[in-house]
Amino acid sequence: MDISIQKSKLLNHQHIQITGSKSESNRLLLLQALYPNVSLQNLSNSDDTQLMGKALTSTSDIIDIHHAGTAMRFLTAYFAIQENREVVLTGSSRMRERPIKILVDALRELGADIAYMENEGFPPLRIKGKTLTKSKVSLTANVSSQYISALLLIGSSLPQGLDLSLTGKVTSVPYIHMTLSLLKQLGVQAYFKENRIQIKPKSMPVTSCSFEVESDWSSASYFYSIIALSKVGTEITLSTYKKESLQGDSKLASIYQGFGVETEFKGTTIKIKKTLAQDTRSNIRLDLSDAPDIAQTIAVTAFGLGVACQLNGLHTLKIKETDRLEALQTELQKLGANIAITEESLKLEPSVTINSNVSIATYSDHRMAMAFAPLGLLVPISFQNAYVVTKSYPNFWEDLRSIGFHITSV
Ligand SMILES: O=C(O)C1=C[C@@H](OP(=O)(O)O)[C@@H](O)[C@H](O)C1
Ligand SMILES: C=C(OP(=O)(O)O)C(=O)O
Repeated sequence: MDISIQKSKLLNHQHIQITGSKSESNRLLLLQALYPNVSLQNLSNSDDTQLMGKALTSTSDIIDIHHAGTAMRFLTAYFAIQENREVVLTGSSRMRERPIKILVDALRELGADIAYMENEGFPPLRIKGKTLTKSKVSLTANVSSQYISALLLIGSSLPQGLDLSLTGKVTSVPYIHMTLSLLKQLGVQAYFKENRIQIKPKSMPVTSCSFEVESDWSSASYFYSIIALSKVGTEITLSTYKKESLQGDSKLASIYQGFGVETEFKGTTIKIKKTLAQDTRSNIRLDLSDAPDIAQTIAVTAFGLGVACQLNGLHTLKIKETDRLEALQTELQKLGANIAITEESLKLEPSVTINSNVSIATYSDHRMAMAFAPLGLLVPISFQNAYVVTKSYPNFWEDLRSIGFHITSV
């Protein structure tokens, strides 16, 4: 379904409750399947987390995880160690274009039995679960950290643990630390030094352990953008957040200072407030190799504010829900932007006007819809297949309505 936003005025002093991080949720669901004494609160209500939960409890021999990248990668590792179980793990047409060879090669090196059913290096996979007796493996770390997290999540269930050597510049590092931190909270011994990660086999069962998932920082990014595009003095509160976050995207709080937005923690609520008008001579320069999921939000904020922006470290964007660099370029150009992209970067010249009534294509990518939505404060704008947002944030459009966006289905 398509939707359109009439030029909207934000209501001040609103509050939004955002559900749990999908990254934390999908790791914890897998760990709960391995260690049943784990209990979880504030799980994400995203499609990706629902799919992960269903896949882990399904007894079917065909598991379809649609668009969920983490589920695809984490479940490949999980099913590889489920003895006496054979599954076909498949996904959407885009998922069948998202590479998985690095992970499959590493699992095979550990002894796994995994076969490609269509194209070499891509889902769907036929996985025959077994005990993986080896522990040492080396893998390329500059394509997706999800391959590494997938191995780490099963590491403590391997008879000899895991000894990983990472080659190349490690990308999306905070997601690896998130995985290690959750494992440590379960009592797993894990060490990450230079390019080596070691996980010890878990000898003692997990005694009951409860996790309260922090709300999703990537989802919070859209509200940072909304506040950045609002007038000085506008504020919103979001919950439930932690000062010491496991999510790399929490660096939003410092990044958005560059857009005149301040963050204040009040217990588990954050207040985000526009405190300074944007200096249009400013030039936002960031390396986002640690936080790829907020690249679209930041590019659109800079465009909306008419400031120059140079984003680097975007090499992983091409293999996400869509080629996000191409998609950003096409849609920002429709709005009137002067933008250039390379394989790993994006450069935006300061814009003067924003074209009205543009219909944004969403490319089956939730973040294309959500990143462009804040522009509804500046111009009327519409979105094709707007409900792609359910991949990570099912209540997105309702939440925007509740803070003053005039949204109609078309
Ligand atoms: O481990 C995770 O939960 C994720 C890791 C990142 O992927 P890459 O490591 O492929 O960049 C991120 O983009 C994705 O949304 C979630
Ligand atoms: C890249 C993303 O997800 P995944 O890789 O898990 O599909 C995302 O949510 O932006």
